[in-house]
Amino acid sequence: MAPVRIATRRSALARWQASLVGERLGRYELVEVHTAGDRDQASSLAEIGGQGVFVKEVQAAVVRGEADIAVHSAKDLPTAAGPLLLAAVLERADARDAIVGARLEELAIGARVGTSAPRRAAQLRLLRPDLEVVSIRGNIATRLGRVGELDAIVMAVAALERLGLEEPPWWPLPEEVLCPQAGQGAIAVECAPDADGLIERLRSLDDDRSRREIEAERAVLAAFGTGCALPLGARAHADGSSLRLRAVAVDPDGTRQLEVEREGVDPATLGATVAEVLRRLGADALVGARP
Ligand SMILES: NCc1[nH]cc(CCC(=O)O)c1CC(=O)O
Repeated sequence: MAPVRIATRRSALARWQASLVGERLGRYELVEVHTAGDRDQASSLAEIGGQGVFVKEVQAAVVRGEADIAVHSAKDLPTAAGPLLLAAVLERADARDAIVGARLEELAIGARVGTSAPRRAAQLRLLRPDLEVVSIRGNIATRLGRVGELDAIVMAVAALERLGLEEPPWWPLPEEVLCPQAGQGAIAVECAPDADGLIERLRSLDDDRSRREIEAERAVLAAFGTGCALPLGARAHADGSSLRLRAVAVDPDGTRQLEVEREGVDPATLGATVAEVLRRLGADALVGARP
């Protein structure tokens, strides 16, 4: 059988994730796509094109027939339907965020903590109003390189684990302390909607429990029409046929947080319900309010 051509971003994390999928499939080759988000490190993601900036160019390689499948971090995948079919969600890794460089409790008053995600920044400000939250961007290595100049940074546990990074030291933050982004820790595999045969091969990589969790989480985001640009977190836990979903919406200033937790069976319905409750509590005004 011909090797499966896998479209991926060029970052070390993206290539690691694409290779994991490739190894599960047998023979594969990586088709590396240099995305605008990777090229332009100076601008904020909102300036470059916001949610989906990393994903669209990778998808386009499959649409053009240069690759057979696209592999993404599930949390980078826009909630609006794209050109491809989400054929598999791999068994999820640790969904939590980590603090790198120093434990949260160890940080002195006024310590400088780096993150680029509004969700992380807002939750950090809420937890520790004394901290100075500094905006950082770039690939994992670039961000880790800021530790020292900054007292700590926050990034996904999954990224640190996949790249085998133990230095600088890091500690996972409990989900109740920092609610993860919808889809965090999960890898999504897409192909053309008419790729018969390939769809079945990809389905064999799908982990039903992880898929249901991220479906519920993404349904919360979808209801707000948003992605990583707004301070919203969502984390579901599947247990047998039931799901427990918790979502938080934080004012970007970190002065107020709304929190909802519900159980359900159907992921999409549960996500929509949680979003509706958040909304009734005033989440639109909260997350939309730019400082
Ligand atoms: N937006 C960048 C991004 N997309 C996915 C991950 C981590 C891996 C994952 O969550 O699966 C990261 C880095 C980070 O959040 O620190």
